[in-house]
Formats: sequence, C-alpha cells, structure tokens
Amino acid sequence: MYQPDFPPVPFRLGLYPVVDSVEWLTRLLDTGVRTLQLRIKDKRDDEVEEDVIAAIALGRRYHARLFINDYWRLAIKHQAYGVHLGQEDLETTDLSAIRAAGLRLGVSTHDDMEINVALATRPSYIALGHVFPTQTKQMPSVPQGLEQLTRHIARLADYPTVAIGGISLARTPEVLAMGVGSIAVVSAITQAADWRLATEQLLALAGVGDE
Ligand SMILES: Cc1ncc(COP(=O)(O)OP(=O)(O)O)c(N)n1
Ligand SMILES: Cc1ncsc1CCOP(=O)(O)O
Ligand SMILES: [Mg+2]
Repeated sequence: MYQPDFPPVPFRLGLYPVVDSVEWLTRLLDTGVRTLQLRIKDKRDDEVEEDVIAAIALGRRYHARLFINDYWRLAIKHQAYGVHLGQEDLETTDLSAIRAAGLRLGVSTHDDMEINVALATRPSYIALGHVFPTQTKQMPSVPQGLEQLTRHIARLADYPTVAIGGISLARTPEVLAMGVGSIAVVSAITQAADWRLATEQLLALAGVGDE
C-alpha cells in the first residue's frame, strides 16, 4: 500500500529528464516535459543557489514537478516540488526537515537491501537503477537488467517507480513494458544528435506523467 511519509506523487511520473543546467530545464519545459531534475554535482551550496532558485521558479511557472538532486537544504529554503537523494545522501540528510517543509522525496536504489532502506523512509517515489550500463555516472554496482527491474517493480506494487541508467530511445519500450511509472534519462536527451526530436519521441512513449 502506497502511504508515503512525504507528499505523494502520481503513480506515473512519465518522462523524467535529469539535467545539469537551467538552460536545459527551460528547453525541456518548452517542449512539454513536466517531470524534471536539476542535477549539479560537486559544488558548494552558495555556488548553486542561484541556479536552484531559477530552476524552482521555472518549475512553478510551468506547473512542473521539479526535483532538486542532493542540495536538500536549498530545496527546502526555496520550496522546491521535491528532492532526490541516493542511499549515501540519506545518511547525512535531515529527512524530518524535508518532511516538515512539505517537499516530495525520491530515493535511489540498486538492490533489494537498498529497497528495504528506501521503503523504511516511506519516500514519494523509488528510483531503480542502473538498468543498463551508463557512461554518465560511475556506478559501483552492476546493471540490474530487465529481469531484476521487473522483480523490483512487482515487489513495489503500487509504489511510484522510476527506472534510470542507460535508457535510450530504442530501449524505452522494453523498460516501460516492465510496468515502471517513469524513465529518468540523461544522455538519451543531452547527447542526442537532435535533442528536441529525441525529447518528443521519448515523450510520445513515456508520456508527461499522470496529473
Ligand atoms: C531519478 C534519479 N535516480 C537516481 C539518481 C541517482 O542519485 P544518487 O544515487 O544520489 O547519485 P547522484 O545523482 O547524486 O550522483 C538520480 N539523481 N535521479
Ligand atoms: C544519475 C544516475 N544514477 C544512476 S544512473 C545515472 C545516470 C543516468 O544517465 P544515462 O541516462 O545517460 O545513462
Ligand atoms: Mg545524490
């Protein structure tokens, strides 16, 4: 039973691009994307605050679900729609502050044990990865593949799920066929020869998410 300890998200979040700049967010919102993440790595809070503020304002203007990766203090300070955290991030995060501020929470998982940890926090959604090999992030674990992804989705039943890692346009139909509610992608859009066409094609397959 889906009873998160944070505000709920729709069962299907649809196409979920993960990008590292406000420029990318603007382009994607203009193309019709409604679930997105700002993922900037390895900077101090004061170096990213301006971008976080601009991203949150854009998300509001487009009535989009804009998640801030990692920078949970800034996400709270500027009232983002949500925050995305990995397992290691969870160890250094004040979850009750996120909860008290009314932000949605997404949590990364890579195996059954990490799903146990994620479920214990009762987040708004659970991300499952990495499904396929990825060049975008160095991963200590092996790709889980479609078989394990299906098993995890079955276990999570009515929990909103997001698949991530190596998901290309060509692989999108088989990932969606496993019953996942959302596909999070980086390179399928940012490295595409024609990012707009790629986004439109991915949106046609994964949708914008439920209301
Ligand atoms: C939707 C989604 N899923 C997984 C991740 C990865 O989060 P994390 O494991 O904390 O790694 P970093 O992105 O912080 O490097 C994500 N960002 N988004
Ligand atoms: C941030 C992140 N977390 C797990 S895989 C990944 C990167 C996904 O990027 P791509 O879609 O290019 O494989
Ligand atoms: Mg993280």
